[in-house]
Amino acid sequence: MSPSATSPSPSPASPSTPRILVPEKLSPEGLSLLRGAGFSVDNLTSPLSNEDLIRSIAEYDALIVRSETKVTASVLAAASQLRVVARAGVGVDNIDVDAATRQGIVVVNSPSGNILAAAEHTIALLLAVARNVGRADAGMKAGKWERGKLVGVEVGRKVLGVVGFGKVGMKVARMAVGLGMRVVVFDPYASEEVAQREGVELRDGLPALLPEVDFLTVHTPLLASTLNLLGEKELRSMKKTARVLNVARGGVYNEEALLKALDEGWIAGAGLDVFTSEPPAEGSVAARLAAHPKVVSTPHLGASTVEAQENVSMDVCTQVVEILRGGLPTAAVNAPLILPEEYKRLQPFVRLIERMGSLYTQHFAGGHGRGGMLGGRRFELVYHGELAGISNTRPLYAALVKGLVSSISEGGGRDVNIVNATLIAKERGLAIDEKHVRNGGAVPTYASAVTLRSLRTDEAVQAGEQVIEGYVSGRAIFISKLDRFTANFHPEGTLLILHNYDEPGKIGNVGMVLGKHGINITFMQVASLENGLTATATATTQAAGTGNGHAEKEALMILGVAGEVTDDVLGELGQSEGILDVSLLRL
Ligand SMILES: NC(=O)c1ccc[n+]([C@@H]2O[C@H](COP(=O)([O-])OP(=O)(O)OC[C@H]3O[C@@H](n4cnc5c(N)ncnc54)[C@H](O)[C@@H]3O)[C@@H](O)[C@H]2O)c1
Ligand SMILES: O=C(O)[C@H](O)COP(=O)(O)O
Repeated sequence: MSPSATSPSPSPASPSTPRILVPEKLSPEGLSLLRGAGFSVDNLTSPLSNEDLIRSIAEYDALIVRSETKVTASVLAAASQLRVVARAGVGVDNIDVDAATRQGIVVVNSPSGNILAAAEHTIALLLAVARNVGRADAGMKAGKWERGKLVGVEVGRKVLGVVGFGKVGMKVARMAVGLGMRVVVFDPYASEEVAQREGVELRDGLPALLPEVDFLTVHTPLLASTLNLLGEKELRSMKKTARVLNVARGGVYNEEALLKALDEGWIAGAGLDVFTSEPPAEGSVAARLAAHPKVVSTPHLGASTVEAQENVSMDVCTQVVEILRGGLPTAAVNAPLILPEEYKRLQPFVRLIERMGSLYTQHFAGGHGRGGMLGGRRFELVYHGELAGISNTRPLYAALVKGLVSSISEGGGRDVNIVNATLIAKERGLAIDEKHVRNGGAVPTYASAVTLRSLRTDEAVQAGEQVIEGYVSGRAIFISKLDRFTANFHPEGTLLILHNYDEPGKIGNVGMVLGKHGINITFMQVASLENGLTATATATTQAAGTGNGHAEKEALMILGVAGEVTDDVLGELGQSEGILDVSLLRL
């Protein structure tokens, strides 16, 4: 597509090629990576309006933004196939992360790609404010030579207050120490040990820090708790000669209070890179601050270096490629971190547990069309053997939620993933406990096995318990137990599970019904109560009775079938002699 400043034009890519929208300027290294990976990329030269973004987002699988695009809940609601929102930078305050989480959309960022750039820009503003660099430059360009009016102050031997001692704050502190400044820090999460190592002094709050500083710099994210962190009361408590800096986010200083502080001389100056509205709306307080003679202002340039832009571009584009190929991000804001090798190892269990969940809903809880009676039950997912040693079982938990709701939710559970599984479980009233049984336990036969147990919440101990057990061999998945019946089958395709009296002739009767309706049996197993598998037959032929079984007791017949199993077929099977119950499963 040709770059356009307004809206994306139709992509020439084939319909199956994932599409990525980049409505802001992004370093070309990342874009080449995306295109080289075979994705279709629409990179616009300037941000889209909210309306245009809402109009076009439905066609995209990934969205990559910087700070100018507002990824609101309405944008995300229109994003029917979006899998990832990537922020080519640190701050995600322009993205509705909660809404993305609810929709199972991964949000990733570049947590450290522009940290050095932001810290250096802070130091640039510190010195520019101290030495009136902005006004001096403007004067020179206007043909003035104003030496007398522009006498500055030194920063060496002065006190710098740092609020927010995270990645940027710590780098700024180091640089300031290098400039010969004494650095005092307030961050509720900073440790004394780190402060000592960095040669800074910790303060236990703003009231203790503000009156002593000559310069103040903030490096917190913009959160409800940091909005207007520095207001009138705080600014009034500072020295009249103090100068303040903001390379974090507009709004951490209350802009009206800051304007008043500068106008009325409570403080001496400010260096501002960020504003509550960007670019500042005409006539706004932000615009008046940017134009103020005591302010050195820059248009959100903290991360705007060639190096930082290459870093963040590569960071997020690498993650987007990974996610669109079914892999994992390295810096997800709303998903737990899991190492790629661990993820790969869990994959067969993810498939197994998803099928176990789906099997549960369809076999035990009513399944298709009956609303899925999952409520009033508590689930236990028990990991045995080697699997019990895995600490990050988040993908397994998500797989169970996906499986349980797959046959009873509109999208077939496709929208359930590692990002939103807990939220969806909560919304559906699913209580799921995970247990790790390293040695022994109920399933000792396999190196790694899983038990899904469902218990009624209103009954004590094991009353009303339903059990499914499964295991993985190589990368193939098997069900080894269904309630009281020992089995061994692949949970795949269309299955019929018939609960019957274990007497001769049952298989023949069932085969006849299926044969009559032109339904092929692809495999068949009889699972018994006591001796495990009592009969196994594999067939791709037209169903025919094979007559096998034990006279007493109950058994389960598990049949893989090909052909349309209608309600009539199920009715006939249910009417067959000795059949107690029939369920149809689509796995
Ligand atoms: N201007 C730019 O171009 C630019 C570039 C990079 C980063 N940033 C912004 O800089 C800010 C800091 O980025 P970072 O990567 O260092 O983040 P970070 O998460 O590493 O650090 C933030 C720190 O703030 C602390 N904090 C939170 N609430 C606080 C409070 N009420 N009082 C004191 N400290 C508090 C946290 O404990 C944390 O240590 C972010 O807002 C980011 O968006 C701006
Ligand atoms: O949070 C950030 O990473 C910075 O504010 C950079 O924003 P930008 O990508 O719009 O320059």
